[in-house]
Amino acid sequence: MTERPFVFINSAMSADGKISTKERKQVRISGRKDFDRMDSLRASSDAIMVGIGTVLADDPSLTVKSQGRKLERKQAGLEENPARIVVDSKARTPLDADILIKGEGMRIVLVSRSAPADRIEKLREKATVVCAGDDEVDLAAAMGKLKAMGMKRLMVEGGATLNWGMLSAGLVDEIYTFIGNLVIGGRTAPTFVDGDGFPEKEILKLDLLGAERMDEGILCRWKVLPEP
Ligand SMILES: NC(=O)C1=CN([C@@H]2O[C@H](COP(=O)(O)OP(=O)(O)OC[C@H]3O[C@@H](n4cnc5c(N)ncnc54)[C@H](O)[C@@H]3O)[C@@H](O)[C@H]2O)C=CC1
Ligand SMILES: Nc1nc(O)c(N)c(N[C@@H]2O[C@H](COP(=O)(O)O)[C@@H](O)[C@H]2O)n1
Repeated sequence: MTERPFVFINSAMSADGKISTKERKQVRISGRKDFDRMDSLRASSDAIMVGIGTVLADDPSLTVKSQGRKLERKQAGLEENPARIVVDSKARTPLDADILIKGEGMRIVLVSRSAPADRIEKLREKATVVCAGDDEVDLAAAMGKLKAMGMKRLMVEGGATLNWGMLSAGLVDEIYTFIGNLVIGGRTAPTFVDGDGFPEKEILKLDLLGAERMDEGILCRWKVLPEP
């Protein structure tokens, strides 16, 4: 039995691979169809996870938007929204973040042992706080804990640093990349995957499962291949 959920990343990037501007300002990259596809993926997941960088930059709610999908979840005995998870080593999630206050459903903040006790206490009033790792969140250990909590299917929605953390730790099964019809530019603008980058011999290989034209861009679905 696998020790972690099935994990997939969904990301929208410009034709030059950027996921936001150099000021980390959110850009509308997806069109209507792609946002709807993303919503469907959200509704089919047990949990949706983002990094604290995304919470601080975008203040996303990560809720399911379609009334029909929310109803379907209700009819299946689920809450309207999947659990929403923030990877937040130092417990910096603002108490009025949309992810904590909008919509029903479980909230989980993944922290490390370096998180201040008073911040953890405050967050506990609004979310389940799970600790994994010493200085930063140990993502592999966190995945094990999420699986033990019943999470079988986990959607990761970025940003660039968390995508690197998950991919470099070998914790991702599939990736959806939507490539939109814009060029954002900027050497410091976040890309789909930032972090330290793989050494040449360890560059990650993918298998293309599908590609289709969507809105004014292209959607690709990739399987992450195990290291040889
Ligand atoms: N176009 C898109 O699909 C999306 C774009 N974004 C963009 O991404 C940007 C945010 O990305 P980032 O600044 O890179 O922040 P991020 O959202 O990737 O969060 C990274 C932070 O997570 C925390 N963390 C704790 N443990 C970690 C670990 N083991 N590995 C990795 N991170 C760990 C660290 O504090 C780290 O700085 C924003 O500009 C946002 O607009 C975010 C989501 C989707
Ligand atoms: N899939 C996708 N396409 C785009 O064009 C985007 N700008 C984003 N951005 C991310 O979506 C999240 C917003 O979620 P809510 O609407 O608040 O539920 C946020 O994290 C953006 O970074 N995604």
